[in-house]
Amino acid sequence: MVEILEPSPDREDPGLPPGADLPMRYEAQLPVKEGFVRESLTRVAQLEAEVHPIRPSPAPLGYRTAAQFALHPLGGLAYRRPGSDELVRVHDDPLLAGPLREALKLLNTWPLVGLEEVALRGSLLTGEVQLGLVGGKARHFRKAAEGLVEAGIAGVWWGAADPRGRFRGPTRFLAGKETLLERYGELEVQIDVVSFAQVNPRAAAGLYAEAAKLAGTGGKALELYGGSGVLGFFLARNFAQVTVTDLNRRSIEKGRADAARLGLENVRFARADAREAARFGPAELVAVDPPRSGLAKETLAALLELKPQEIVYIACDPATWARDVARLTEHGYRLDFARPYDFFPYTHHVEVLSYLTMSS
Ligand SMILES: C[S@@+](CC[C@H](N)C(=O)[O-])C[C@H]1O[C@@H](n2cnc3c(N)ncnc32)[C@H](O)[C@@H]1O
Repeated sequence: MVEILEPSPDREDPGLPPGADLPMRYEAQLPVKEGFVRESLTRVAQLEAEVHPIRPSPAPLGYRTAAQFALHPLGGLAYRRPGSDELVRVHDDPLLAGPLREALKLLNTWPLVGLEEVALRGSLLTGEVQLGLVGGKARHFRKAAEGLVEAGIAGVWWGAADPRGRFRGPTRFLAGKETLLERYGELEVQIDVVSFAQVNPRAAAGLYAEAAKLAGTGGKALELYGGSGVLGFFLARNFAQVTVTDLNRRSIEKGRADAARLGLENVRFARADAREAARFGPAELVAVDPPRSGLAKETLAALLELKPQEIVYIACDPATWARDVARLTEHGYRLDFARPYDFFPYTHHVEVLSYLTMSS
């Protein structure tokens, strides 16, 4: 956008940060997002399947429980403007959950030097916030981490700067609490700033519950890209055995500890690349929740080798999801159900829950 000549009557900007690219009344955002999913299905997958109405976020503002910031050269935290190197100072962000807004205020007064970026992860359940420091050397930040915990940050982690992505390289726990508890529906699970967790827990809880309902009951379920196994825990109520796999070591550790704490003896965890899925078969149901790039070629091949009767596919990118759904339908699967979920109000991002079955 270069200039607004005449604002739409639906235009609404509650002080959005860069990257929040849907400045509209919340009710007006929903059909737009539903449209992204419908269009992906017809244009990319060339399928005429029904798309169920989008489930709105329980809260359109104050929903985000994770955020990442660059450090502004003149001090304070900043967001990077998408598609450029420009840093925009952040004093507040209405999309962040209350505890993160408070942490942001605190960190803006703190001298943070020698770092590349910082990350926050908070809990709606406990109101606590963890801080992740990225860059430099862990030992240089131990004292500062203790000071930050005294100032009210619940726990501090450090991660090496890594070209593969944030917290993909070595990490160290520095001070305070190593994990926080968060609620997803009826489940309370551990989260931390160095591994994945859905950032809108109340919206995600609705998706996990509906995914488990679609999956129904059965013997063996396998979850790929399973993180710390929240969906696996939902599935565990109705499946005799659930195997959760993920590449991230820390996610697997947390998942194992949660399964033990929750007494879910029928959920086991394995650290593995989704490309190796075939070795975890057979399974009646396979659930996948890949990053934006969707299923790698090898993962799709492994899935076709496993040939589960049912697939739950959760996606954060409708275009790669539609591409993968098209490939699965070419190999005998039928798309029985698709529903967008809004995890990210005021942004173009939309999550999709889908369910496919082997048609023969
Ligand atoms: C969108 S998250 C979903 C996590 C989980 N289902 C949840 O809802 O919390 C994607 C997950 O895929 C994992 N991942 C990324 N690439 C992977 C790969 N090649 N093999 C296995 N897991 C991978 C990440 O570690 C991350 O936990």
